[in-house]
Amino acid sequence: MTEPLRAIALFGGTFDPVHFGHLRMALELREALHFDEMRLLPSHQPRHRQSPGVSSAHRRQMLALAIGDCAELTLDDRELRRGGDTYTVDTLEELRAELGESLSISFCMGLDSLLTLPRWHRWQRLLDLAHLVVVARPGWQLPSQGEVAELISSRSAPPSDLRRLPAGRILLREQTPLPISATAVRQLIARGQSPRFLLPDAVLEYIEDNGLYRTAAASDR
Ligand SMILES: Nc1ncnc2c1ncn2[C@@H]1O[C@H](COP(=O)(O)OP(=O)(O)OP(=O)(O)O)[C@@H](O)[C@H]1O
Ligand SMILES: O=C(O)c1ccc[n+]([C@@H]2O[C@H](COP(=O)([O-])O)[C@@H](O)[C@H]2O)c1
Repeated sequence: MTEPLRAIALFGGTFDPVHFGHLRMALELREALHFDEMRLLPSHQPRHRQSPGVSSAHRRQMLALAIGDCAELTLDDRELRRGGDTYTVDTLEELRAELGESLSISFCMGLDSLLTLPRWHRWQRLLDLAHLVVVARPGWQLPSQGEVAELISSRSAPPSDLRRLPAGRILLREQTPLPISATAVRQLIARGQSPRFLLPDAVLEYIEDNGLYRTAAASDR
């Protein structure tokens, strides 16, 4: 039998701000799929949505506080350092150049993100570079037809493929559903209500100390 590949996972997001939906998803995926690393990957300037409500530096700091001393999760801030518009395909090409062809890379996302895949920059290249691990998200359904449905039927694979192949498969997973969104967190703060228990206390403290998300403009992204 061949040795399993070393496998790293990336979990990309705007993290505006990071919340327990993100953190549980990342931790459960790392444990369930035995990734050697699970890197949280904040995007700098996503083109597909409005600019984040707060700066990259604040989002980076909130992630660092959220991860704290959790050894299972790490922060990869390459997209913030690269600056400019953020495209996942650029990040994956950079990582492939850095880490080589034989390592397995999985890009993790919620189902809402997968549904937008055909609008991502050079999306057809993504599966040459990485696997996609997709987690169900309350309120979102798998499509029954169209490009994403076809992609799922041609690329779906068992978990063992993530360590057997470097890229190219899609794994769909059901996990603890946590109906939390960063939009809801921002809206609560803008209305003067508490988002406590939706995100780590250290992140909430940082938001309060820095007066983040207090205006409707910052919350309505
Ligand atoms: N509660 C959740 N359960 C499962 N996946 C989630 C959850 N929240 C976010 N995700 C996934 O995490 C990734 C990054 O999400 P993002 O940072 O945009 O958070 P968000 O809560 O969706 O933010 P916003 O409300 O601002 O759109 C996306 O792939 C998204 O699908
Ligand atoms: O590369 C793209 O065109 C692209 C389009 C939409 C989303 N993404 C990535 O998908 C991840 C989740 O996006 P979001 O908007 O839910 O934070 C994040 O890492 C984004 O950079 C990437």
